[in-house]
Amino acid sequence: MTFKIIVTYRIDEEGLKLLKSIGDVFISEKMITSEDELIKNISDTDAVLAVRGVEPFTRRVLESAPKLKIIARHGVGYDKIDVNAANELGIWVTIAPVNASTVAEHTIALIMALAKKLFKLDRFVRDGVWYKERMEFPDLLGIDLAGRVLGIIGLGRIGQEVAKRALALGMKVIYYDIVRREDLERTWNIEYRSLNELLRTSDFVSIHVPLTNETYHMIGEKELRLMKPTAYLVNTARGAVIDTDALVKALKEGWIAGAGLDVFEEEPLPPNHPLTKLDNVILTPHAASLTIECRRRLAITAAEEIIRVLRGGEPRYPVNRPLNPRRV
Ligand SMILES: NC(=O)C1=CN([C@@H]2O[C@H](COP(=O)(O)OP(=O)(O)OC[C@H]3O[C@@H](n4cnc5c(N)ncnc54)[C@H](O)[C@@H]3O)[C@@H](O)[C@H]2O)C=CC1
Ligand SMILES: O=CC(=O)O
Repeated sequence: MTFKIIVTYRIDEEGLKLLKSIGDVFISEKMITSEDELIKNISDTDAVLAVRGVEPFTRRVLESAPKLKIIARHGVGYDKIDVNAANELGIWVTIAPVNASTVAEHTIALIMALAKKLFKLDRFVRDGVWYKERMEFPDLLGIDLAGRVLGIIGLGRIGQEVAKRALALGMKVIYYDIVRREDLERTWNIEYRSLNELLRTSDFVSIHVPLTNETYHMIGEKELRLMKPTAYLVNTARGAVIDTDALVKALKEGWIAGAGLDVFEEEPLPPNHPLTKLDNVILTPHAASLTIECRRRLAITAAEEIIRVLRGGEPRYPVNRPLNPRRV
């Protein structure tokens, strides 16, 4: 039997090769962000490899695909997938938890860029302003990371990788999570704090929780006002964990010193968005896991999940367990 497999955006060739060994593969050349576009693409498909995490797999979309057996995420966030509906309809939903170290590196890169003001200094050099002048602009002086406090919100796979790297840089690490990790507190010498206490005492706050009903706008005006005016906020998780309007206000009015953002409430971020007008932020286009190596791992892992399910087996990284998975 030949299967039909939809890949919602371009992925690494190694993953495609695997998929082609089991079915006919169709790749969308542009990001699919609307339900109607998705319905048009998946109505007669057996499997979807959901690449960007922005594809809205609502109940209506899932009900329009009677042959669909698996949605394999090319990543770990599945906030755009109605997992309850997938369960009821017998569709597996899987993740590819192979991007933690890569996202952690990107997070540290954003922290470094903010601490050393790399993006501002780069602009100065291009504009012909040299070191001597830099000293006349105190807001261009960087800060040391050693001895600074990093507050991690969400000490899961990525949060832990960030913690390890921050400790190696001499930072003090505190964290907030719904799950207390006393084992890690002991072995790494890190400390648990309430969310408010973490926000009050951190020099850098880094967000690593999934987007859920509980974490939606978890960081709003009240939380931003708790942060130190010298502190930086970094978000490589999901844009909607932060109330963007409140963040723009905080950045404009100096409640916090700056922000490093890879994810946004609206993606792609519109080119004229207020965030793009601020010079105390560094922005990246939801690219934290997009290295050569990680993109390959993600494509292979997601493709292997599809193959397992289309061969009648169970996936390795399911986020649901349908009572009656659709038969192949
Ligand atoms: N920018 C990017 O390209 C990427 C973004 N992500 C985002 O990062 C998120 C985290 O990924 P992982 O670390 O792999 O997930 P994970 O599931 O390993 O860790 C999430 C942590 O958040 C905690 N948590 C959940 N709800 C919470 C709440 N209400 N309050 C406090 N803590 C809570 C969990 O207990 C867990 O420790 C993903 O869900 C995804 O949205 C992930 C990969 C790449
Ligand atoms: O945003 C990326 C993911 O892995 O989720």
